[in-house]
Amino acid sequence: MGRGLLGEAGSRIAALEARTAAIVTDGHVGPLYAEALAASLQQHGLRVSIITLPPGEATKSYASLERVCDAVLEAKVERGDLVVALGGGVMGDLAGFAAAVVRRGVRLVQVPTTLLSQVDSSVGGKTGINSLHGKNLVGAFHQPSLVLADTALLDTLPIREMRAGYAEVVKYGLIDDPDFFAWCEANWRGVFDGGPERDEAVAQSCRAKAAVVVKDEREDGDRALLNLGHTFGHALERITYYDSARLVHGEGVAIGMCQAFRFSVALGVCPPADAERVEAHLSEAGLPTRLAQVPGGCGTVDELLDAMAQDKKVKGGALTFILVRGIGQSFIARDVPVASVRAFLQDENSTSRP
Ligand SMILES: O=C(O)C(=O)C[C@@H](O)[C@H](O)[C@H](O)COP(=O)(O)O
Repeated sequence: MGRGLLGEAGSRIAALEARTAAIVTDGHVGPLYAEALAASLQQHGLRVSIITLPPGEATKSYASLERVCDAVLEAKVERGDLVVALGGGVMGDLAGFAAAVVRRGVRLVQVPTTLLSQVDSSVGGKTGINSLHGKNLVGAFHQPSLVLADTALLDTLPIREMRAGYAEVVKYGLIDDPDFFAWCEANWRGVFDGGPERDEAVAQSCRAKAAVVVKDEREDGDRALLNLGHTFGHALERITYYDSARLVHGEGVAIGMCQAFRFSVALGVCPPADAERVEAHLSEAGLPTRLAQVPGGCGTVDELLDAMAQDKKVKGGALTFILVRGIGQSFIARDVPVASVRAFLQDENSTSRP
């Protein structure tokens, strides 16, 4: 990672010694960077094709997967060759999943262009698409051969995308690093404004994520902690039909993390002051923290519970949540009674309404 790395993409990707690369990008990012990336790969002797899809979460679909797989095969990408995901989390997850299944696995390069994809989704090897039944329910673990994060690309990122990615940065502090959370409280403006704090936030986030994934790649144990806020957040994304105009992933995670804190308070395991501090910081950074802030509403308690029942952490039909004893003290709570989640959501629904 670093500023200006995209200029070195040709030589760094060529070092992987492939002959063909299929760049998978979207209609926002492609026009800005795909031609230049293709040209630099061609200068290093690679044959290159570009596949462009519509931007937005709705593109993480079976239909898009089919399009990408066929285009990658059409480009004659062989097992030693490369799929290059150029874009945010949607492109990374979709192209990564195509790379995992085409010819039962071709190599993958992630070139993340959003804060969220640089600090989270490009690292760790989770790939996949959404189903009507829920978020990321069809996918594979497929580690990238290279992740190339050019932090200068974030200079032109829309503010909403910056905020959404920032939710995942804050998450690392909330999971197990209270000092990093305090650092975020003190330095978040520098992260948004493109000061040296931004590169520090990206680097620290990747270090924190790598430290977890290296010990538990397949989420048999502590990797689930990286899911803090995601049981609630993914349910909201499903209920809003993956419509990015209403809710983007990071916004769902911001609301979800606040809910995880408030739920922990309701269960009597977390001091209320910690939940208030988290909510105050995310609000200050411009993120939503309450169900009432979801444009167009967030569905009924039953709809939310129904969506949560499809969560990948469900075991033997029982819900698993990532809860907290305080800031930086997350833990995996298995067999959480549905009745307690229902009571919490009913309370949230009534207290969230303006
Ligand atoms: O990498 C992980 O593990 C995470 O849980 C990180 C999450 O922030 C990320 O959104 C991930 O894609 C969610 O994974 P899922 O298994 O809940 O779909």
